[in-house]
Amino acid sequence: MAIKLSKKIMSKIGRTNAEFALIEEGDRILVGLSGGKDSLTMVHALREQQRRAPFKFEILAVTVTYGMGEDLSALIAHCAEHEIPHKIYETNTYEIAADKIRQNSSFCSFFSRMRRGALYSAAKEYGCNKVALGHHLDDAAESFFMNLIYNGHMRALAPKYKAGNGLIVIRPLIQLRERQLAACALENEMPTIGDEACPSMRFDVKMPHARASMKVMLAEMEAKYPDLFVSINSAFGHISDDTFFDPKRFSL
Ligand SMILES: Nc1ncnc2c1ncn2[C@@H]1O[C@H](COP(=O)(O)OP(=O)(O)OP(=O)(O)O)[C@@H](O)[C@H]1O
Repeated sequence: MAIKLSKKIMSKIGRTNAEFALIEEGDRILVGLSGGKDSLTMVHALREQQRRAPFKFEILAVTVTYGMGEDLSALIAHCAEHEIPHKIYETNTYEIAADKIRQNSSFCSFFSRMRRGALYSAAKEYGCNKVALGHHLDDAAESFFMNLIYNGHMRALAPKYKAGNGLIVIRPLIQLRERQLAACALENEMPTIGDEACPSMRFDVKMPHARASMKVMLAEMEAKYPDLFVSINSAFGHISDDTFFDPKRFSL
């Protein structure tokens, strides 16, 4: 079945791309493909951009495994059907994590750190200069409030940044709502894999408390202020540095 991405999704991605120069001529982009609704929509959107862009760039979808006997057959078949270059990058994260999981420590962040490391190694191995991640506006807002409330830090998720190893990380979906991506995956009958926040969810562990409560808080705020996310998106682009208390940001 041919995938159809709405004009709204493609134009938002196009605008983010233009604003932050996410994709440039000659790029070879590793697309982190977990198989969830976000990264699946992302890989199709990048394929579509590839067809439309007046310049050339390459994409390579990469799925990191954790050595948990994941069944990726539907994802592999989907990529083959849509002629998406796709590689599986095997790791033994689960084996290494086993001790941590028993001790009930922060295994979610452990999985996430290991996965990020694997994506960077894969990018180097496959000659990619950029890594695309499927974070969206809801992720950015949750991260912002998590940092504000739990860490006392004004921090969100950047559309583009340079990692310590020189790779450029891009987030093409960062101005899209999670519900738009979910609807797109559903309408196109994409073979999405699970939707848990991290693989450790499979061990009957509850979703990380902080993120879950941010989701609830934001949903309550949005019920009261329906344009909340329009404002958040705008606010993330209009920062009056010197109205805060950070001496490093003061110009006077
Ligand atoms: N196993 C994986 N292999 C490759 N990339 C991954 C993997 N897991 C996550 N990613 C990348 O990191 C991004 C953020 O991961 P996170 O776990 O926060 O999202 P997610 O809820 O799994 O998103 P998605 O709906 O795409 O699965 C994903 O959108 C994807 O680009």
